[in-house]
Amino acid sequence: MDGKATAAAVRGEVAAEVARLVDAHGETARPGLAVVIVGERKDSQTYVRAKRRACEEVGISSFGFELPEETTQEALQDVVRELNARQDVHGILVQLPLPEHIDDEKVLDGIEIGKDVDGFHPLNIGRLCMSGRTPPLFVPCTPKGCVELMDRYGVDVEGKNVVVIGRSNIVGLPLAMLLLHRNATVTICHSRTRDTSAKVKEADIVVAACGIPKFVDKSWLKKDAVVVDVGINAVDDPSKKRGYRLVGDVDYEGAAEVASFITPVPGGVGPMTIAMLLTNTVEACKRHLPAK
Ligand SMILES: Nc1nc2c(c(=O)[nH]1)N[C@@H](CN(C=O)c1ccc(C(=O)N[C@@H](CCC(=O)O)C(=O)O)cc1)CN2
Repeated sequence: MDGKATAAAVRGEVAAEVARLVDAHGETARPGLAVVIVGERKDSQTYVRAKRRACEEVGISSFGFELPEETTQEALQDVVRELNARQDVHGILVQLPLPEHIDDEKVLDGIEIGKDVDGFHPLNIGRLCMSGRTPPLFVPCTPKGCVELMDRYGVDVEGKNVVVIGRSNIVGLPLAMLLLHRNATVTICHSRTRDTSAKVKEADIVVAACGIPKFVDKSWLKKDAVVVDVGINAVDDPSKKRGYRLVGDVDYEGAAEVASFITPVPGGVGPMTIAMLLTNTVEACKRHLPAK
């Protein structure tokens, strides 16, 4: 499943929708995203740049806040409070991870839920975990991107055995919930699971989100399983210009021989994460507009 091409298609749709909104309602209907980064982590800087570039490409206004590593908890929460109050900011994103001295829970909980385009606020995650009640205002971008990718490739999850490897609050847990709501039979494996390979061998769909390079081996996979690889791990490679290359949580070469569908790394789930951030930002903006 080609995440790069699919994300480009989504970006095209978002660009058309932004143009339609501005045409129908004027400049105040242009979606705006605030992107906050604290510190100088190279990977985070890369992701933030990619997010801002994607916004520009589709006509979403992006407002960047690059704060120094030594930013205090209070100062960061003040920035979030100011962004909550701004009319031109429909979505707020605080890039993770934050420096050690910052309590990210307090920061994320301070984002107004209607602007929580990352979907990390406990109310949004909590609502996602319950069915038959008020739905979340936003679904976290990586899980949403995995489901969107499967949808666009015609992968039906209903009644299927799905194994999600990883139980993080931002990927594994919300993705398991999304799949459960689509009537999949979901097993979550984690660091204390006794025999992950045995569970994976039963799976029609495997989602690897554990952050361990090439954790899932070809020998674990059922023939024609669908494999979604969320891992983005940098491994040293002096032959590369950057000195490293990216690998997923799945041994791609081997797994591709067995799987019916598989996402590569790079070019799989990563680009979908950014595309879903754009769709969430447009949704946030549209909630303030009269229907047209
Ligand atoms: N506030 C958030 N922080 C973080 C999130 C998030 O969704 N919200 N997710 C990850 C990082 N992330 C987005 O921020 C992210 C990671 C990777 C990619 C991506 O497109 N990767 C490319 C490869 C990029 C490269 O070459 O370096 C790919 O997989 O093809 C997008 C977004 C943690 N933090």
